[in-house]
Parts: sequence; structure tokens; C-alpha cells
Amino acid sequence: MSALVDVTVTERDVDVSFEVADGETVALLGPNGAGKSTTLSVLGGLLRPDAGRIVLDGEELTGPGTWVAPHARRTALLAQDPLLFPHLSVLENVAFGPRSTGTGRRAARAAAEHWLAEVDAAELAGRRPAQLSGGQAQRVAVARALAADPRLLLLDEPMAALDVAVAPALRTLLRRVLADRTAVIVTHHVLDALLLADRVVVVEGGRVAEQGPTSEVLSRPRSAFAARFAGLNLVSGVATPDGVRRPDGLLLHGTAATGDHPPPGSPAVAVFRPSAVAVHREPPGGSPRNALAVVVTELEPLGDVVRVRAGELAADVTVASVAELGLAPGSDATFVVKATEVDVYAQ
Ligand SMILES: Nc1ncnc2c1ncn2[C@@H]1O[C@H](COP(=O)(O)OP(=O)(O)OP(=O)(O)O)[C@@H](O)[C@H]1O
Repeated sequence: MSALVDVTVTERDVDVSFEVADGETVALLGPNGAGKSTTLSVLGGLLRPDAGRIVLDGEELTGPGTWVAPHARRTALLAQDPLLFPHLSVLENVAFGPRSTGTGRRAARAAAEHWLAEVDAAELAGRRPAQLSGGQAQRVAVARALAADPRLLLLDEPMAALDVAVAPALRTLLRRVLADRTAVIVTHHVLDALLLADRVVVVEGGRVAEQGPTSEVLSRPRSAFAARFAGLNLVSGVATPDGVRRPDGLLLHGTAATGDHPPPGSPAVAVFRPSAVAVHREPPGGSPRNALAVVVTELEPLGDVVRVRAGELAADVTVASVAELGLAPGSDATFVVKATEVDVYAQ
């Protein structure tokens, strides 16, 4: 079931276009307010776009003069909140989907039992939602979404409301059920993208900033958001023969790992790991290395290092270095990175 999405929601300044191949899971990534949930609402038919079209499995769901109602789309939404009917048992909740599309009682019940077993929740069948933990309720919600036999599964931050101890088990379950399903997932979590998505679509300011296979986008990001999401520093500007020049004139020397240095003058990015950055209080004199004057904005503990953030840039240094340098938000500092650590490629 492939999907083609090309929609505009004028009031929210959202205008996105992307495709989902048959059996593929696409992750929508982006900062708060980027338009991810709006896109999901349009796909599910909860919001009517001002222009554009959605084609699912060859059928136009939304288009000029076409509007298929939400219940007739055969899409299912798994949200943060399981949204189970409190007065129905778990089994009845899961059977609700097939029942509402006309399946007989007995067959709907059999489908519910099947999907509850698939999500390892068969023993919960007789309980009421109030008798479930958050993780159990979300498992049941997954079964309910699948029991409706959706052509397209929509997931809106399905792990966001769960305890950190429970989220990994649900992620593993979703990895299994999404393996050959056509799905779109909105997430803020890098593990969701890595473990669940074949491709990612990065939305910034209501527009698609970049898209591509997950491993490619996260290892060689081209947008500021994807770089931050992947835990990498990204400086964008124009290519020079030996690096990238920022709009403010600063030249960052780097190398094109794959040998395809972008043509001078073309839009390019310089990408480097926070762990490759050394932090100094004073600019190191006479050094041929890249030196970026920054103001520290935030210190964040990260395992056995401290991530020193300076706006969009980050450096990982030891706790001892932070103490020795006396770093704190507001400190002037210089981030230094060797040219051999800076990967340059076309934006
Ligand atoms: N119900 C609404 N009515 C009007 N505007 C809305 C509504 N919901 C969201 N918006 C606006 O639409 C734009 C896109 O918001 P949306 O919720 O789609 O972003 P998002 O990427 O899902 O963000 P988040 O990660 O914070 O959930 C924002 O400018 C937001 O303020």
C-alpha cells in the first residue's frame, strides 16, 4: 500500500510533499511546531487541507473535489494516549475496529484474540482499561489499531507518554509489527527513527527540509534539525576549494570523505562530531586548526562526559575539563576542530 502525500494547510503554514513506499515506515522528524502532527491529521482525515492530494494504494483520499471520510480511509492512528473505551473490556476494545467496519461478532472477536496474542497481551483480554498499566494499555492500543486492518498505520509519538523503563519493550513490539507495514510515525526520539523507520522526512517550518533513507540522513545530515537529531554539529554555507564558508565569513576547513567535494560557490555543509571538538577559553594562537568563537549556552551531562552547547554547536568534554576551564552558561570559549575531523558535502 503506497502513499503519496502533497498537501497544504494554509492557516498553519504547512506545505509538505513526500511518498511512502509499499511496506515502508517513514518517520516524520522536526522541531516543535514544524507541522508533523498536522501532516498526520491530514493523512487520517481529521483535518482537511486547503490544497493538494493524498493517494493511498491508488485511491485518492483527498484531492480537488475528493474527500474520503476518516472512518472510510482504512487508516489507523496510534497516539500518545491509548484512548481505550473505559467501559469496554480489552477484548471488546480491540474488537471494536472490525465490528465498526461490518465484521460479524464472532469474527471480530477472533480477530481481537489474534491481535492481542500478537502483542503479547492475550491474558489481558478480560480486563477493563482502568486495570492496565500505561505500557499494557499501549500494547492493547497497538492491537486495536492492527485489528482494523489498516492500509496505512499512523503513529503519533506512541512512546512519549510511557515510562522510560517500558518504552523499549513497546519499541521492540512496534519494530516487529511495522516490519512489512506501510506506516508514518511522528517521533522526537532518535531510537524510533533508527529502529523503526526505513526513511525519514525532516520537516522544518512547515516544509520538508530533507528526506532520505534513515542511515543516510542520520550519518550525513543536510539540515540543522537532522544534524542535531543525529547528535552532530553542522555548519552550512558555501563550498570553497578546501572547506565551507559561513555567511559571516568564517571558513571551516574540511575534507570530502567520499572524494566528491562540492563545487566552489555551491551550498555546502561542514559536519563534525561533538567529541572531535576541543574547548579552549582563549583562541589558540598560531594554530592552523579550525577555531570557532562561541558563547556557552548550556551544559548537559551525557554519560561520562559533559556536552557543552553553544547555540547550534556542541562539544563533548570531560567533567575535569569543564571544571578546569571554569565553563558555565555565558562563558566565552573557542571550539577547535581539526580539518581532518570535518566532513564536507553538498547541502
Ligand atoms: N489546532 C490548531 N489550530 C491552529 N493551528 C494549529 C493547531 N495545531 C497546531 N497549529 C499550528 O500549526 C503549526 C504546526 O503544528 P504541529 O502541531 O503540526 O507541529 P508538530 O511538528 O507536530 O509539533 P510538536 O512536535 O510540538 O507536536 C504550528 O504553527 C502550530 O502552532
